Amino acid sequence: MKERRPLYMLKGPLEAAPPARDFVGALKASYDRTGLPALIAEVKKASPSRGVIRENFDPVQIAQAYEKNGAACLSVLTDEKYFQGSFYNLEAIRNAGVQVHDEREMDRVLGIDGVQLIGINNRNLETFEVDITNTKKLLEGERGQVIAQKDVIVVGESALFTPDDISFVQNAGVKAVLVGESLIKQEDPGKAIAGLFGKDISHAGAT
Ligand SMILES: O=C(O)c1ccccc1NCC(=O)[C@H](O)[C@H](O)COP(=O)(O)O
Repeated sequence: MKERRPLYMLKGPLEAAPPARDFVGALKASYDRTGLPALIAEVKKASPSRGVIRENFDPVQIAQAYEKNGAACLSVLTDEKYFQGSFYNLEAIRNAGVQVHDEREMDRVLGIDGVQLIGINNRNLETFEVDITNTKKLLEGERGQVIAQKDVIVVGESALFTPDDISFVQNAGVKAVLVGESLIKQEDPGKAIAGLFGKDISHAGAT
């Protein structure tokens, strides 16, 4: 069934939804609890670079499993055309961060007062090439110092598949990660999260 509803029909449900939880606060709490980058688990059926990633896609079941297994926050794709997402997959639209891919974008964002959250995308959105060293590159030197001074939470985004990848971006300075493909393509979301971090993070405390 094709799901399509005009935006005005979402007004009621959105107004009735519980207040938005503090996205940045949830990331900080998770990082403090586990000592690992907080997980933003992405609920996406398909993407422009990968096509359909998961045929058997039950967004609610997947989201619940992500939460139960230690995800600090969820990212739910609503775009229909490219990601096969839907507003039905989302109870409420809450919080937004700023995403950057290169030095120019990072410098622009760092000039904005009050920025709390910056996502560094390891995917070039024009060529779809991925390279996780992009995160390290954008956090080196003076940029990293400004980010630390401003107490900005940096999210490493895209192409994270293994505990080594997580360690790499954590050592580069991220306190959260946005992960889609590597989780969504596995049947069991709980095992997928534990495999990504190399351990069960649902009850993990910082060591
Ligand atoms: O994922 C894509 O193919 C894509 C193409 C063009 C614009 C945005 C795209 N993805 C959005 C995202 O930010 C990623 O889904 C997110 O970082 C998770 O990436 P991954 O873990 O590699 O699925």
